[in-house]
Amino acid sequence: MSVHIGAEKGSIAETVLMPGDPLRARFIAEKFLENTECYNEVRGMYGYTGLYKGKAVSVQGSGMGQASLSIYTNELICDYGVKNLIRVGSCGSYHEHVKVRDLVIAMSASTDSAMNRERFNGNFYAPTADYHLFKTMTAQADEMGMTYHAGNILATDTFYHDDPEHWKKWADFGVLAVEMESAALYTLAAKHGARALTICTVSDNLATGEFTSSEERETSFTEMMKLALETAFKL
Ligand SMILES: O=P(O)(O)O[C@H]1O[C@H](CO)[C@@H](O)[C@H]1O
Ligand SMILES: O=c1cc[nH]c(=O)[nH]1
Repeated sequence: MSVHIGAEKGSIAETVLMPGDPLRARFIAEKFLENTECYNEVRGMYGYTGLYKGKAVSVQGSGMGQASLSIYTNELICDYGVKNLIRVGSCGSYHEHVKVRDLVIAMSASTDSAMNRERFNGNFYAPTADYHLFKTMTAQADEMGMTYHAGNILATDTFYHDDPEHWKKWADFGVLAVEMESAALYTLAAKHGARALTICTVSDNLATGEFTSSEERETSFTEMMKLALETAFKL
């Protein structure tokens, strides 16, 4: 047991898929894994371990935002020895050509959070995806004939910004899309010698106003789920 995960030692696999939404975690476990066991229900933040093509993989909800994800990431790595963390999230696109349902693989994660400013005494750390995971996932996507966007995303602390135009500055500097966890994920993985990568499905587009329903975000982003699982299988 750790503070927020009620699992026995050894019951979480070396590779963990991490959606923000715990119900997306349940969906992935039920749809894609065999011999599945739920190892965590603490706070409703479901965690499961099962077999994907015979290989053990876990799926753990992270909750929304860097504060929540940081708790689970710390405990997964430090208390359960997790080595590979693949966030399977949703994101808001900043560009017309990055369309709803497209895949975005985050090479790096900018942030408006004070978390790393405080951690690095006012200096600017560059949270970066693990290259081995990135290479494995993009090669797998090519093999499966899937297209994707790869680049910088924004991990924001604020879903509802006061200024409705705030996102345009990030878009002007090439940021592809916004979500709320990856800067913390990449920073903590680097600190603890683990590997991390984020893949997101575009759930809404700030440039066009298009969006998906909460049910679609929970259950329909299966292309991303399959790609993340195939990547986990290859590790
Ligand atoms: O769908 P998930 O994985 O939760 O990701 C995105 O959705 C949430 C906001 O609606 C934030 O957690 C953001 O990062
Ligand atoms: O954080 C997020 C996730 C999806 N869409 C957004 O606009 N923001």
